[in-house]
Amino acid sequence: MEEEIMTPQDENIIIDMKGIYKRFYIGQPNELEILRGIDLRVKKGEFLSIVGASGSGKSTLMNIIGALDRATEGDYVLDGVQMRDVPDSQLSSIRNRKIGFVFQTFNLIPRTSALSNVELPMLYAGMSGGERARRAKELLELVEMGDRMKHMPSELSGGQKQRVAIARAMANDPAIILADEPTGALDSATGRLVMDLFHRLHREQGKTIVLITHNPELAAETEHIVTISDGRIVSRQQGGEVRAAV
Ligand SMILES: Nc1ncnc2c1ncn2[C@@H]1O[C@H](COP(=O)(O)OP(=O)(O)OP(=O)(O)O)[C@@H](O)[C@H]1O
Repeated sequence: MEEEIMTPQDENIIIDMKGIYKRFYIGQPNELEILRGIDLRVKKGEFLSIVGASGSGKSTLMNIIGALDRATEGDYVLDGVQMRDVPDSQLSSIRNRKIGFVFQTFNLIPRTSALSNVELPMLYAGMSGGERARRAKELLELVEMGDRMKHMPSELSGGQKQRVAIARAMANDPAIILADEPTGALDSATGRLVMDLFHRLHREQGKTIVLITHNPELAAETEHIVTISDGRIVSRQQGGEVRAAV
């Protein structure tokens, strides 16, 4: 395992962003400033949602939180690791260990069983075959997909695919589950089941979850709601009124 560049800080803070800017250069002299000074702190075990109009910068922020992209300017410490000091060659390894991604379109590997899909991040992390299979089965049981382990993604419904994707996101026991519109491609009843699963992982496993959503009702279920407008955080509200106690 690579040496991590640790930064002294409050160890209960998983995401610590200060003055994050993201600019895209689309040929001189054009520069698009998409994130404009984001300060965001998320504590271990928080369930937080990020909302905002289309184009406000949510996905851009998510890409930075998830180490898929880097900020142009500002400080980001992810679970004690100062991201600025992480070389490009180590980004994918940090991502694989610290972040579990859940996407709107599931992003499962086709023609690969549910079990193998869940095993994949553990394979990248260097876990032995037996241990991988054992943990993948356990995770699929956790998301109530124990009876579909051998199924290919094409043989699963949207909700079932998303449950497999959530099991995969949990594979390396990540510091954060980062979910980008995870119910966006599902009907509302199936989306409800997926949200209930996030609540369970939060409550029973103490997972830190960051949910990106257009849906204010889903956001209201989370503990904190951060609203982005035009690349800035314009409010941070308490949520958790509707479902947190389910
Ligand atoms: N690689 C890029 N190059 C140039 N502009 C970009 C790039 N990525 C994103 N943008 C621009 O940044 C802005 C914010 O995009 P982003 O995807 O973060 O918004 P969003 O809030 O997630 O929107 P949506 O809810 O529609 O997904 C958009 O105007 C988009 O065109």
